Amino acid sequence: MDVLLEARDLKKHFGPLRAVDGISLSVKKGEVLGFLGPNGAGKTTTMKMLTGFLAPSAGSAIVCGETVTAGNAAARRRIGYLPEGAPLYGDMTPAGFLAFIAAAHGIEGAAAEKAVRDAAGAVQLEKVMEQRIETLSKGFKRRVGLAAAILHAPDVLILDEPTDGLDPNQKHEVRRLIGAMSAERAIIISTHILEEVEALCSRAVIINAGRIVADGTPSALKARSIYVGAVTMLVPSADADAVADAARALEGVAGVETAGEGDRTRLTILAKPAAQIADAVGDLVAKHGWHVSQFSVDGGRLDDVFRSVTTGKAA
Ligand SMILES: Nc1ncnc2c1ncn2[C@@H]1O[C@H](COP(=O)(O)OP(=O)(O)OP(=O)(O)O)[C@@H](O)[C@H]1O
Repeated sequence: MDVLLEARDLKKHFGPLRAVDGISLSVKKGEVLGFLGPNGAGKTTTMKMLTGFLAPSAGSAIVCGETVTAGNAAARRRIGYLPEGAPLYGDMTPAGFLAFIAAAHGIEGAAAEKAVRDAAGAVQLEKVMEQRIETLSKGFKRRVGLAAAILHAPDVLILDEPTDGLDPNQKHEVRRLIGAMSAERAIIISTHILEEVEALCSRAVIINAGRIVADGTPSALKARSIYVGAVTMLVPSADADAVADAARALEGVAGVETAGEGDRTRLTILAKPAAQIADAVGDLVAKHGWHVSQFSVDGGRLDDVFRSVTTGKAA
């Protein structure tokens, strides 16, 4: 696969603050990279450097072989950027705004009309093209921002919290649009929503204090969770202590967490690294005849991995 976007040891210092402190990554065509990190980790600052809106203190961003700088129009033409919050010109209509964006990219005449039509069609904006942007719902405002980002058919899309503030239906729709746009592009999205990463991203990079602390596919990251291979089940609360004690005695069990749910208790039986405990737990339940429901084996949890790599604490 072709690498379309590369960050090479990017750094940005604001006075003494090392907001971005040596980020290197590459994104290939067809990849959707989730860019995660706690508030203030340096996500937006990194994205602004990748798009040429902010000059790095050191390092460089390369798009389709071109070094990104404010003055390198060839590089910036290859990039579409949806800034955080997507500030738009509220008193313009989507039609007027997108025509303005086309002109800013030097696209004119019939080509501009086609570019606006195609971008609006891709995000299904047709019905609101003549309505003032400030009167649109958040979801439609975000679509206007996305249409503006893709209008010049960029190879690389950089989307800063594209679903922030949207309702669940709009989130679903925007994720679908991003997924549909991903085949021919390299996409980076920053997000605080971990389910979004699982639903949309082929890879995730977690940053903390300006540095990369984890990089892998969502399933590889989840495999680092203390919950990977854990068995979760509901048992009658009267049996919970007996089940927990028996489970703790099994080989391969690292510990048991309990949480009351009415007259039943949810037990999470944690596995030691690489241990397979589901069969042994199942045998134990059968042997004692406990009434167990919702028996499942955990694939690992991103929130727990996020917490441990960004705070150093396990869940
Ligand atoms: N222009 C600036 N001047 C000084 N400090 C800045 C500037 N821009 C960002 N920072 C600081 O750099 C750090 C990284 O900010 P950034 O916005 O990149 O974080 P983020 O990961 O995008 O956070 P969030 O999840 O809250 O959006 C923060 O401490 C922020 O206050």
